[in-house]
Amino acid sequence: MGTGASKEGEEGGANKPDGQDDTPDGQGHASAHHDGGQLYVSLKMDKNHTLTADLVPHVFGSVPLIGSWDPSKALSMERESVSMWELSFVVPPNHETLDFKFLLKPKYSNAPCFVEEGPSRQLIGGALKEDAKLALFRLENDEVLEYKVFVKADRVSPFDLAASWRAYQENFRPSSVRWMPDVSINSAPQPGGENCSSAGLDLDLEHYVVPAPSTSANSAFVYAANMTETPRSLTSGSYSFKDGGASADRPTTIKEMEVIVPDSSKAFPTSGMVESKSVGSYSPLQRQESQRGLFVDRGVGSPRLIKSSSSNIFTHDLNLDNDTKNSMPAAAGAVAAAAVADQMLGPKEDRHLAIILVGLPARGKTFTAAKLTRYLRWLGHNTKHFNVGKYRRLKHGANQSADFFAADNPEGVEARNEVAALAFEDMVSWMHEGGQVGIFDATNSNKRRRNMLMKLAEGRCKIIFLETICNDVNIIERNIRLKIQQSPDYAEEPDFQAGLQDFKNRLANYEKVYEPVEEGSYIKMIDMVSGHGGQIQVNNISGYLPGRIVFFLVNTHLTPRPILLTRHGESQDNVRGRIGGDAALSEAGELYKKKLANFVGKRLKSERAASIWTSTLQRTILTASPIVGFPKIQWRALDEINAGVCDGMTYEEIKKNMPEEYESRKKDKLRYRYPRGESYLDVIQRLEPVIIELERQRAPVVVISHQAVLRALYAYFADRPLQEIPHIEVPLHTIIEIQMGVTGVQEKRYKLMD
Ligand SMILES: Nc1ncnc2c1ncn2[C@@H]1O[C@H](COP(=O)(O)OP(=O)(O)O)[C@@H](O)[C@H]1O
Ligand SMILES: O=P(O)(O)OC[C@H]1O[C@@](CO)(OP(=O)(O)O)[C@@H](O)[C@@H]1O
Repeated sequence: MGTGASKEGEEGGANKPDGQDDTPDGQGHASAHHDGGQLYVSLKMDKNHTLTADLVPHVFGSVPLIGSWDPSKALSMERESVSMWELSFVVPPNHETLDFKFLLKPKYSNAPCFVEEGPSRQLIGGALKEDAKLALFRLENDEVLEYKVFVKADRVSPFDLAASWRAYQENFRPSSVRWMPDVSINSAPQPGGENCSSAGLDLDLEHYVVPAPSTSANSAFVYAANMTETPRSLTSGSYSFKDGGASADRPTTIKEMEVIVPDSSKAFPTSGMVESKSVGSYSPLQRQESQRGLFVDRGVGSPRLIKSSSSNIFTHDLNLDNDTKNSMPAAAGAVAAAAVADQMLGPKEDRHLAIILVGLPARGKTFTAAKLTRYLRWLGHNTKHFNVGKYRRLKHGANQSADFFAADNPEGVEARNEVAALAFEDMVSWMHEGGQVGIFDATNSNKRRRNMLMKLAEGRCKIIFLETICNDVNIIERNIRLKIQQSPDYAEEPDFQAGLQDFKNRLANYEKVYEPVEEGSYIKMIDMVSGHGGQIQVNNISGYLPGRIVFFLVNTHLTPRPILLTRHGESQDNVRGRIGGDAALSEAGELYKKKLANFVGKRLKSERAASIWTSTLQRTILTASPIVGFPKIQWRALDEINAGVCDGMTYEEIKKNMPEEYESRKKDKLRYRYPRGESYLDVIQRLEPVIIELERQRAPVVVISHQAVLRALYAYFADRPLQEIPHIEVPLHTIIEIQMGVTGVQEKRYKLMD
């Protein structure tokens, strides 16, 4: 690793902040002899005073990429700061010599453009042939404009380029730290260099392991079906039930945190301070409190309330019926906008969506259902996973043999249809109490069963079949073995081989009568385990939520890899107790960045394709700076929650100077939006592309970000409810390792220093 190459113009004094030369030969010359990868070339022009006459710097030159010397096809540079202009492009390391010149083009007219004086420049192997020289432009009135020119080239793999392009489209903004390109790779450590020696990190990483909290991400250890909805139609004292003694219900915190939607048809009196009030996600406690006044709520994702002129009573300005208000997601931004649009325009049954899994046993249905549930909940959609197996075990016991599942066993067929119908009815009842998306998890493997479900859904909810198909016998064999280990069906079978044989017989019974989905709206996931080579087929899919679901599924796979989450090293603002800002690191933060680099170097020693993601704020970029050998990518979406007018204040100052804001945030930290800033719900919305990209990545990723952002990311992996997110503990100087695997996610924590 360590293939970074850079060359900077001398006249510009374009030294790296740390004064280091990270070119491979240490002489400041880019080398063209590297294996694979592409050169990410960044041309910059700096002028000390702003341009007159609206002239925009451009580049044109000898190859089609830069216009083949045709000024009309010259590439425009982008403004990076008041005086700095930048243009990046990608070329192969052994690219042909590139002759080019800068030119100034008027922004709005066809008036003449001004080509720089002197001979053309030459770029070879990402470096300028001669030392960079000033770019001089002689204007019509003989005025001469002078620019400093810098060139920088970094090697990146095609994979990282693709990632950075996606990120660029969605989130990039120019770097806020000078001389940090949006994508960069530091060179490999020099023997005896600072990175190798410093900070005294023990070789044994296990030495730093600390216990994860009880609510940690550990779905890998729990069979996903056990975590599904408790069959309410089969249980009276609903939530105390334990499935077959071998299961664990969802943690009670989830029940406590469940979305309870206030009845917005009852307008409530307030005592004056209310700006707006909205439908959303509340705990019963918060609801009571919110009615007492002193509540500034900039929450989004909800119809606004308007104050009646005659009294201090608030009413909705959207005339939504009972059913509508109940299915409004507790979300911000796009999710909320789509929900409002669907509810205003769509048929009533479309407000509830049932995703009906289809597939042979051991094809990943329950796994996929659980993952989709987690994703939709995190986005703010009220989603529940109904597993028919759980109903079957409760009604008929957990130890049914393969014969129970035979198509020529009428009692078995009847019993299975009955529990499927019960689960479906429970799901629809829940939807009418406010549930938005029900994930209905069973084999549903023939047309007859699916017809039954379609009839049950008629006029009540929209349905989409989600079929999981796997043609890889090795993966099926692995899945079957996992099933015997995990499923409560075999918990009391002491003989593994006997269990295996029984499950294979069960599978054969299903195979005899299996009919792939051809009806209705459907999504087929075919061989999607590894993340490459598989395909998704869709039929008759439209609408916001189904579209999002398809996009999510396209990007998920099961390749095991770690995701390391860490906050930046302690910042100077952290020391002063100031929120937000863009401060550099404190002394402790400086130490952490070295320890982190050491840790990453060891933990990801053999992971050549790993990448480091930071925010665009300097405390994360600086924390990443000593990490070498991996591409670093800056995401604006990873920036800390925007504290708006409170940015730079201490919590004490906010409490003193803006008591209403302080109180409001305390009451509903999830939905509270800082004036001219963001709420946690806003942060979740902007993190969605990050989650998708983390799901899509097949190599390890180190995410160096901030407290609020990491709370939101962590909640996704640990499946924590929205209401908990603003209160999740994400300590400084600690790495949370999320291991993505074939059975789910697993968490490990390393505390590198206090
Ligand atoms: N799309 C998929 N295709 C094949 N196997 C998968 C898929 N998704 C997950 N798996 C694997 O299948 C295993 C068994 O999955 P499970 O969800 O219990 O199967 P099912 O519900 O279809 O009986 C999971 O532990 C996971 O490793
Ligand atoms: O939502 P709360 O609990 O205020 O936490 C977010 C705050 O954490 C801080 C530190 O106080 O983040 P960080 O230092 O990780 O960037 C603030 O910048 C940010 O406003």
